[in-house]
Amino acid sequence: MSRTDQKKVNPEMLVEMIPFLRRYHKKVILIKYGGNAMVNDELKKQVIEDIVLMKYMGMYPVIIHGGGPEITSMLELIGKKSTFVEGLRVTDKETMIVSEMVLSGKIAKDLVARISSYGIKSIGLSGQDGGLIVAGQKNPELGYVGEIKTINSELINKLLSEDFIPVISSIGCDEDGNRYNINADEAAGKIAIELKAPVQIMLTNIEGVMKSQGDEMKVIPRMNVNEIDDYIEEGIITGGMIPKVKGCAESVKNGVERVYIIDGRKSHSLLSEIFSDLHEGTIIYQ
Ligand SMILES: Nc1ncnc2c1ncn2[C@@H]1O[C@H](COP(=O)(O)OP(=O)(O)O)[C@@H](O)[C@H]1O
Ligand SMILES: CC(=O)N[C@@H](CCC(=O)OP(=O)(O)O)C(=O)O
Repeated sequence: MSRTDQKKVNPEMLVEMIPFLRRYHKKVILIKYGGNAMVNDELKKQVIEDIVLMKYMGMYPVIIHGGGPEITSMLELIGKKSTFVEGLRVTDKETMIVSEMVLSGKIAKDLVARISSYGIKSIGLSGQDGGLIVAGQKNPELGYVGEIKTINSELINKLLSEDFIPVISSIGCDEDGNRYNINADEAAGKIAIELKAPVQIMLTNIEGVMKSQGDEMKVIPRMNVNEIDDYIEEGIITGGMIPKVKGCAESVKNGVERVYIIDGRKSHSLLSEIFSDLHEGTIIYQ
């Protein structure tokens, strides 16, 4: 590349970042990377670039990833149909094995490899590693769906102090070695609380929590935790959005200052969110 081909950095833009860098310096930023936001390779690259940049700028990003659509596709390949109850996948033994393979074996490894390629240390952990997520059965009707009991935040903090970006798969384990499939949104909330993360960002495949206004669907920019149950009862919030908003509500009730649901399909949506007070998605507050 010749000197004239090189793009100039805009110093004014960098200076404008100072208040945000100050706000988030050495702070844990919990990022939930939903399976539906893993749309294509270019977008995945941009999400990883944003996270790597946060790390180089002195923040402590922690990733908890999903992968629901990939689990569904893999199950279809072996002739198994998926059933969901209020956004949770009914999980028999075979579904459990496939979920673990896809989440820990495929998606986490891919994310770790991508992060490492930028010179940042990253480590993939499933909830069973180092007692990271201790869980029990949520409801016998859902099979091996887990309810989180404890999070080993000490392990995550140790990794952060050694400059790793942890990439966590939402698999839990009980004292007898039984593994459970945990909704990644639920896990995100619990981990954010335990790490005392000031910020939790949920990357999904929609602009935010939507509500119809006349003929149009519009983003609800701010949603109070007390409104959530009404939205669910009225059928405004359905499917996968139910565990998402419930998890976000738990976070804000338990000390997380800002929880955002944002559109992971937009280019560099994470950086836009962190470095601006103009939020485009939904903020959940208490
Ligand atoms: N009120 C709502 N606003 C936005 N999305 C909603 C709403 N109700 C249901 N949904 C559905 O929830 C989906 C997001 O949840 P989910 O598919 O589990 O995402 P992810 O894979 O990111 O966790 C949206 O794509 C949409 O289909
Ligand atoms: C119990 C349960 O529903 N587990 C989820 C775990 C993955 C997940 O949550 O992925 P997304 O964030 O992409 O939806 C599942 O099996 O789909």
